[in-house]
Amino acid sequence: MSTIAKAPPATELVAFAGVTKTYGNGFTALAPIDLTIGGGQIVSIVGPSGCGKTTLLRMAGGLSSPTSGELTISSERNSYVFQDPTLMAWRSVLANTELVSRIRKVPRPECRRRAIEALRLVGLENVQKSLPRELSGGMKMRVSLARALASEPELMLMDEPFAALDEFTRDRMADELIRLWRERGFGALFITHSIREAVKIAHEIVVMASGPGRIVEVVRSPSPPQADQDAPRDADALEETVKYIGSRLAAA
Ligand SMILES: Nc1ncnc2c1ncn2[C@@H]1O[C@H](COP(=O)(O)OP(=O)(O)OP(=O)(O)O)[C@@H](O)[C@H]1O
Repeated sequence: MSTIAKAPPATELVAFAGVTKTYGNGFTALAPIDLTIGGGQIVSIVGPSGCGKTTLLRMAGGLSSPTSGELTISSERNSYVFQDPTLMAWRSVLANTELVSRIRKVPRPECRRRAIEALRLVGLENVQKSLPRELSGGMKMRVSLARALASEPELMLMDEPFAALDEFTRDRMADELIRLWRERGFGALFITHSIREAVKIAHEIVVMASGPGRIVEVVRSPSPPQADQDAPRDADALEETVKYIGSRLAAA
């Protein structure tokens, strides 16, 4: 038996309590999961291919039901960002950015205002009229982020969003995400295959293993992103965490 409760807004955006997932073909993707995603917290997930990261993210977004356990979803507005920016080729950057708010029936002038503000936040206010094919991979990902932000999410669900970018751009996008988090204060669930990226962007890092998919440990960052951009981060402590998580994954 499983339950999905729709709770009033709270500091907890999503809470998994003993949540499992067995697909229709009988395959158990997730053994009981206990995890909380707090408001305004970036939670990253690392683990081997097939350990159930996307399954967990989809359940957090209410796109898939648990097989058993209790899943409480309190976030009112979710936005998704995937590896593929999925921009509409024939629509301008501005029209693409407005899209999610338009679908959600936000009044047109408000859609426009939010989209322009989101494009300003990601530094693309000067290419509003461009078409996606005129943009670099990094710029397309920025449009995808702007589109997500324009719907003013409480929770960003991000499935390997920077995986297709070159290393340099990818690293800059991680900084960009932290900057956007400071501006907007959203909560985020962020899947990545890069331990370093997971540690850089997150307040908490969920370490998963497979056979069956499960959480091995939730590691609190010793030096997480701070609201104050001038607050220094402890590079040595973060590097230690990268090594620690690497050893946990190797042993799992
Ligand atoms: N609809 C489905 N029906 C049956 N099995 C599924 C379904 N979706 C996913 N699975 C299986 O569940 C397991 C977990 O899949 P999931 O996509 O959540 O893993 P992941 O950790 O995100 O993988 P990757 O890192 O490769 O993206 C995999 O073995 C996958 O084959």
